[in-house]
Amino acid sequence: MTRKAILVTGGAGYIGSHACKALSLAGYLPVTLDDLSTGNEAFVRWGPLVLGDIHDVERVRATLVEHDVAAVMHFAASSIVGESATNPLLYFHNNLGGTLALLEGMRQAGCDNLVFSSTCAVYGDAPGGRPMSEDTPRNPVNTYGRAKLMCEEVIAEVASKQSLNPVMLRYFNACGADPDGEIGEFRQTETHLIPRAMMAIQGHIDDFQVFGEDFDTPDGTAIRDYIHVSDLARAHVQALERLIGGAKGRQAFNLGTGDGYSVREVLQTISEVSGHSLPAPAGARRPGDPPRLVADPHHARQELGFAPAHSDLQTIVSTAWSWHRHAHPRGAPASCLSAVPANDVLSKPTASPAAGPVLGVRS
Ligand SMILES: NC(=O)c1ccc[n+]([C@@H]2O[C@H](COP(=O)([O-])OP(=O)(O)OC[C@H]3O[C@@H](n4cnc5c(N)ncnc54)[C@H](O)[C@@H]3O)[C@@H](O)[C@H]2O)c1
Ligand SMILES: O=c1ccn([C@@H]2O[C@H](COP(=O)(O)OP(=O)(O)O[C@H]3O[C@H](CO)[C@H](O)[C@H](O)[C@H]3O)[C@@H](O)[C@H]2O)c(=O)[nH]1
Repeated sequence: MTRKAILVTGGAGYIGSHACKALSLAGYLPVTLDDLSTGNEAFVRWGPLVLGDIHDVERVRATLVEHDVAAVMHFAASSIVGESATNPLLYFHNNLGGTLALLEGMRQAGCDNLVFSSTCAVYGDAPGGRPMSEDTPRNPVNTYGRAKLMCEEVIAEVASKQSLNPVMLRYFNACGADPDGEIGEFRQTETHLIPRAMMAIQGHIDDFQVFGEDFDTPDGTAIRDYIHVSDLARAHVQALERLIGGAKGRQAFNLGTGDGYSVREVLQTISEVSGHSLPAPAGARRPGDPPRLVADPHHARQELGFAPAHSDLQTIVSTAWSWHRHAHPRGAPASCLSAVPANDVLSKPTASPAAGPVLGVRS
């Protein structure tokens, strides 16, 4: 039987590639559209790669038609909060402009189903540090969050007037790596806590710091809700199936665990799992970092059936550490991926219906 094709923009990136694997395991054919600006060709293992930019409306339209695509998962974006402060135009251009072009390509192709990558950054600071529900006021404090909020608003407006069925998934802190060790987190410019701490342990960076120990939190460091990337990926499939099944109702869901961990708690777990001590001097706060961001995830649980299976801190750190140990974070992933064994901490091979992945097929 022919598998339903799903267009995955940004499928060569960290979260997009895990979503491609989850789609393949669920019986879909993920078709990646990616310009490889921050992604890795070697991560495109479960379906074809269409090398291109989401701003290219004709490329989007033709890809949707050629593959008879049933829905789009839209991950392609620029997503470094600090960079959005120094280069706001890039964020409006790539994230908002790119989404407008994608929507136009979808309209021309008659493809109506959209799963959109949003972020907890649309909320800004949590009022009183309470868990954030989907109804928490959206007051982004950085350009990245503002551009994502604008995308959400455009998508909702178009959906109210034209044929578009969207679901917006607001992730909290994506982390961890594929438990089978096939893919993981690799960016040329890395800003995230867990990969940077591991790069510091491995000696690849020498400027690791804890950004602020004077927050109003129990140990003074900032608290985040860490959600395993494979749980996020699975939630995308659940959201997609809800869309394809024609469900109406809520358009936005938080994807987090509801539990918060401080930077120091995360670093402690990294030391325990890796067996390495980690010099982590306290530095200044990073501009725009709120003290505490934790999800109220109950709508996703109730309406999507979202049930994180890998998002306890130990599993997050174990899978990430296994990936980092085997795929040198400063090496070329294409050349080292073949050497990455199944995760030796959580050895749990999966049978994928995509046995014999199509590697780096370009159209
Ligand atoms: N990483 C997180 O913690 C997090 C949290 C919340 C939301 N998000 C969102 O999730 C999505 C994926 O993030 P990620 O961490 O996997 O980032 P990533 O940089 O690893 O992946 C982004 C992918 O999009 C591609 N891309 C970027 N611009 C493109 C364009 N114009 N045309 C085609 N391809 C393009 C890149 O090459 C890359 O493969 C983003 O939309 C991001 O805003 C991420
Ligand atoms: O070298 C580092 C890196 C990070 N941190 C701290 O660790 C925590 C987590 O930082 P990350 O950079 O890993 O994640 P953020 O919470 O800043 O960012 C996440 O939330 C953002 C919204 O606020 C965006 O959605 C972004 O894509 C997503 O990764 C923060 O308190 C940060 O200050 C450090 O102390 N040292």
